[in-house]
Amino acid sequence: MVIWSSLQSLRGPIVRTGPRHVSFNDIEVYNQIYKVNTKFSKSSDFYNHPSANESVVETVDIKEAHARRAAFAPYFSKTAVHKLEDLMQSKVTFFLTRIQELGTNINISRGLRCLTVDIITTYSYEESFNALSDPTFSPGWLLGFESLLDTTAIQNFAPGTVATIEYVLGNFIPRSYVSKISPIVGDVLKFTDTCSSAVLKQKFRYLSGERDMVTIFAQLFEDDEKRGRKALTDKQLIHDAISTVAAGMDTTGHALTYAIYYLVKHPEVQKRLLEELKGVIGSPRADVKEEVLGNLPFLQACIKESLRFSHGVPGPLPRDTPAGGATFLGHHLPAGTVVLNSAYTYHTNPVVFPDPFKWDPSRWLVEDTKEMQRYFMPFSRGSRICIGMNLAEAELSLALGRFVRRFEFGFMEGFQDSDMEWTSVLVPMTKGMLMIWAKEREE
Ligand code: HEM
Repeated sequence: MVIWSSLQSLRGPIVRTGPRHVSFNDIEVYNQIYKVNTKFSKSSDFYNHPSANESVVETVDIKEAHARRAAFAPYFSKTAVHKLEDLMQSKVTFFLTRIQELGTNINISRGLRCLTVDIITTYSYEESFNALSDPTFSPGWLLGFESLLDTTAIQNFAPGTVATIEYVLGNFIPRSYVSKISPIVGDVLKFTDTCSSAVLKQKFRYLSGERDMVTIFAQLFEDDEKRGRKALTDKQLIHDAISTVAAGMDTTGHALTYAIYYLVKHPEVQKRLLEELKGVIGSPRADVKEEVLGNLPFLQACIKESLRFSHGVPGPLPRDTPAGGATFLGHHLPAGTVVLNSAYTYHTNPVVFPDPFKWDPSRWLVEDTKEMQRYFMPFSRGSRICIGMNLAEAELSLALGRFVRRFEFGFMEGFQDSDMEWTSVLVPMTKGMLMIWAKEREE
């Protein structure tokens, strides 16, 4: 990733980064690769993580991915997400209650991930992981997930190494010894075990006759003859369970963390946002519908700018060049060439986003945002665009809007800006955690 980042900084439109790897900084090329009905498949060099390689996220075959996505898609439509309003509101209310109780020394980086996880696990298994109840927002499996991200970096450089270690330790050594041999693998297994037992427990309930579940997995436990779809295998279910939690947790959590960080750094922006929120939320604890927040221009501008800064997935989202090869910018690339495009490169383009490293929500309030929108892809685009985008957008509005309306907040002593510097392990991983205090507003 270090090498990748420094190559990015060259900012040439086309850079060969390895014997078979070519990276781009050209929006037309991006749009040809990440489009609907693309022939560029996800690259199996990269989408082959030991705990997720049979998930929808890591399905590389284009036809198979289409079918796997189709099974999930109805559960993430705008209408479906709208029906989740009560669930989301109740989790956000509990999150705010926990913030109020803690008051100080709050690890908001982890708290926000706990919020998103409790939402997605309730929707996935009808049973929340109850991460928000953890006294310091640090349940063991979350620490395990952080370790899993660390292993993602190793996976990039030495594919297969982590798989082998994890396979041997996970299958042949009792769990109590695994942590002693390798604390990192022990933590990773805590996370993956938590997800797999949740989905298998749900499958057992379903096959025992409980058919009225409204969760994203319920329709995947048996063959669907009408749609010509086979039931998922246990391995596919487990890998989907791990990857949907992972996909929905860190991305949404990071965007919210950045929003709160920059709102502390820019009190004038926070003041403007609060004024807008007061217009629709009469008192710090009053209710507000997600739809109302979704239509507040300044709140949405703050969210957009935070997504631009957290990039969604800043890693290069590798794709394989299809049979027959492809020609980009006058260069012919043979079939099998791995093409790379990072949202980071486009989100920091200085021509499109002047002063690109300035967090400035008002840049989104100009009349014509067409060019910025063209370069804005936190959720990726085309056939493999984020499935959870509508859910993520609703969570971002509710969590940020209600948090800012309810609390004054600031950095804890000892917190440093450098804690928010990040490296890319597919998602951004910050050096430290955002530690804040929060106090309920008087009016
Ligand atoms: C701010 C929040 C989010 C951002 C920025 C985001 C971003 C992304 C990006 C960039 C991708 C493409 C990854 C790739 O090509 O490898 C992706 C895929 C995906 N996301 Fe999200 N995501 C967010 C929230 C969520 C949520 C809440 C869920 C719900 C479970 C979710 C589920 C997925 C899934 C299943 C995929 C794989 C789609 C496929 O491979 O076809 N995401 N997301």
